[in-house]
Amino acid sequence: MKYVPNKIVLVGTGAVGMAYAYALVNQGICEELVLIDLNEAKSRADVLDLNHGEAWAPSPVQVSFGSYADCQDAAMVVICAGAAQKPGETRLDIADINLRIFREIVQRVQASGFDGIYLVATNPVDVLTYATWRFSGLPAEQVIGSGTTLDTARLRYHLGEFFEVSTSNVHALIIGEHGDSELPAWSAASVAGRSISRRIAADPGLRDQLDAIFQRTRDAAYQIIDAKGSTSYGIGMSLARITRAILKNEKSTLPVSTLLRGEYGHEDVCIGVPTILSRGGARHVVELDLDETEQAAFDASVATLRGFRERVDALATSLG
Ligand SMILES: NC(=O)C1=CN([C@@H]2O[C@H](COP(=O)(O)OP(=O)(O)OC[C@H]3O[C@@H](n4cnc5c(N)ncnc54)[C@H](O)[C@@H]3O)[C@@H](O)[C@H]2O)C=CC1
Ligand SMILES: CC(=O)C(=O)O
Repeated sequence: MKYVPNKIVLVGTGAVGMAYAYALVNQGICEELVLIDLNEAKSRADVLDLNHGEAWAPSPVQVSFGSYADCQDAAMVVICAGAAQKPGETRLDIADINLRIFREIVQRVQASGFDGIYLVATNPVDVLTYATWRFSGLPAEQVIGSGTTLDTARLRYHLGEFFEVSTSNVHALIIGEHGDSELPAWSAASVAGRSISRRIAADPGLRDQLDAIFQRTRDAAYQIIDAKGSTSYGIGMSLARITRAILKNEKSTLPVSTLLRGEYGHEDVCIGVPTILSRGGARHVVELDLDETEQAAFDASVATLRGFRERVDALATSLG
């Protein structure tokens, strides 16, 4: 790969894209950040606004408005462009419009000669991650979606509150579709070093309380979108966390959307699973020891996403 080590191109500078850009600059994650959006006037104003804060950033960062030619030597292209859910819509409801937008965006990125890592946030993120892989023709390791990283952060927050423990001492994951069919992997979860499944065995009443926490986690986006129109800070920080893991070659495990190739008994679908991230992208999918109920819920989540594969494949074929 020929790239500038810490250069990121961000396509889509709406609520999500700008929360991400703000997190990148504040956390000193990249050295160069190029913004692309259809709304050039607003995006150029965002560039100026961010540059005004550079004096207080932890490290120098060059932010500019650019074009697809800038992707050529970028380490990462992060896509937050497209339609967002309106109140009452599910993420899957906006698949068709965003698939058409992505076909054009990915084609333009690839025309630049880009050979870095794609990070996709636009919904439905698992479908669009699969589409980005198919449209780009890049190896699967180089195409990642935010997956259930945000859902996992939400779960950790709620569990931390419930058990009155720092979120950093909550080890719990949401896996599956970033959407209504996602599931908590309780069998692999622990809080302050104590296994959640053992706690449930010792106190069966805890199960209902944990189910309520999961439902609040799964439905959080609907609640926030009803009240303020979009979610942005949580996903912005989640994308920044994934970016840091990749650019710093951390080999950290995060539940991103990545292509399954036999793991968990499935293939040819992108879905949120714990994945070791390094400079080369998705290095390795970690297979958790799911119990029977969790595996069945995961299989159902895969089935929900499978319904979109033919549509994506047809669009990819039409690209030639
Ligand atoms: N993966 C996740 O966990 C989350 C994903 N999202 C998703 O992120 C996406 C963006 O959401 P928001 O930022 O709230 O929407 P927004 O409407 O605020 O921003 C979308 C931006 O995309 C731009 N855009 C549209 N088509 C474009 C194109 N062809 N080329 C360049 N720019 C284009 C628009 O001009 C706009 O600035 C949505 O699909 C939303 O559902 C939102 C929150 C969490
Ligand atoms: C909108 C969305 O996908 C979320 O906040 O989870």
